[in-house]
Amino acid sequence: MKKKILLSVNAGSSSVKVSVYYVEFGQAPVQIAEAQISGLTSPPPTLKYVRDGKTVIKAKEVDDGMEGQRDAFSLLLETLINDEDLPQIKSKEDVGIVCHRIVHGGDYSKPQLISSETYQHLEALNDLAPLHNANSLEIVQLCIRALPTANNVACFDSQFHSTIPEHIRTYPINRDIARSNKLRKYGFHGISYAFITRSVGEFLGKKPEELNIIALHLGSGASACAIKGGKSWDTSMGLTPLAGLPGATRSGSVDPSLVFHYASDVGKLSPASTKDLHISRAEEILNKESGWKALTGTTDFGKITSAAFSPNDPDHDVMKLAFDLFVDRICGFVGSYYVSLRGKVDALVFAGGIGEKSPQLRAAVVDQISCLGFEIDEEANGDNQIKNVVEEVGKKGGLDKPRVLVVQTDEQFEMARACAEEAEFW
Ligand SMILES: Nc1ncnc2c1ncn2[C@@H]1O[C@H](COP(=O)(O)OP(=O)(O)O)[C@@H](O)[C@H]1O
Ligand SMILES: CC(=O)OP(=O)(O)O
Ligand SMILES: [Mg+2]
Repeated sequence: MKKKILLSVNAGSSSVKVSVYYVEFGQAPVQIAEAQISGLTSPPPTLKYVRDGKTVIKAKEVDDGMEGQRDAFSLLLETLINDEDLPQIKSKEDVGIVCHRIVHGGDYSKPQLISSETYQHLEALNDLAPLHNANSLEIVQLCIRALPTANNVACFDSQFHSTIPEHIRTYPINRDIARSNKLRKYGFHGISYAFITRSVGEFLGKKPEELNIIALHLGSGASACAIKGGKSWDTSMGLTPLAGLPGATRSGSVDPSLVFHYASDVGKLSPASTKDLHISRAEEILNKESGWKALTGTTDFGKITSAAFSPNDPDHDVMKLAFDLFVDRICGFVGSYYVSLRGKVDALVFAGGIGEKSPQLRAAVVDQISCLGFEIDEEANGDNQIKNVVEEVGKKGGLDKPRVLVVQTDEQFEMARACAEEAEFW
């Protein structure tokens, strides 16, 4: 089979990232370009564009009126097609495969070629990932129209977690209702966790089946995952990406009764609902009007961190509260997973926008869990940008000392790799 150009599209809750690869069937994809728009929840959004490993656009502010992920994707596609120095995509017909990160994949246990039937199945899951699935499907539709010769493939965040054992994925509720309404823990950020598992295995020289790690994907949405023998054993998100850790606009886990004491009529459909997405006021409050935005007024954890560490900053107290709260919730999961993995943990891994860029957050978490043997290496943790895919930021000790690592996770690469291996998508 000949080489193809593949676009890998990752629509997160605050960003859209598109990577372009040369792919040959069964081979590792070779990246040609990467374009991303970030800061969709803290305007103005910014565009970054890298071609052949060189930065072409560093952080250009783009239109404030950008409506969301679909508009961001349109601009990214335009940027790629109009770039005269990117001869691999001269016209839309040059794109052979587009793979899409779909956060909630229900019971799908492998990537799917998007037919009208798969599309309908995915549409039915929109309400279970209200910040993600409908946006991603809008991008799928745009690609079907704009790139008519390409195959569209759906890759799922939930897939990696299909190995979570029954006693962990089951909610203690009526079993018949749970079964008929498919109410269970699904888990998300799985494309990232698959990338992390392989990269850390290679770094530590361990086969996946020998690898036990606690991984933290801390971005606009944040989650923790206990990985046992290279497979997901437990994760902090649940039926939807709301459970577990707080995020940019998400509360994370709270007492489920809280919402009824927060506002009246929370069970009613929000006026913001659309024909593709039905969202109650309660879900809207917990998904879109909570988290860092509600506590501090910003969704930018970089700003929160810097004010939390500047005692003279006028917002110091509230920013420190948000920072300390995040550290507390993260350590709660690390402690619980450490026990759940029976203390057999090779490494604690930080990834995602915050995990990769906040040495202060890493240091604070590792300090709080030092009783488990984790120890930060201040110099390695530093505040320099992480350069390699995997970097060690913990102190090395004997064989029993668990490591502390940072992984520059790459969901686009992970999806491209899966597509390159599946003949059906060619
Ligand atoms: N220097 C920084 N320090 C701490 N957090 C940062 C820094 N730069 C960016 N971030 C955080 O990273 C988040 C984006 O993470 P990312 O994983 O790219 O998001 P998404 O969930 O949209 O995929 C931003 O919302 C911001 O809070
Ligand atoms: C699942 C999820 O929350 O994804 P993101 O962090 O990209 O918004
Ligand atoms: Mg993300």
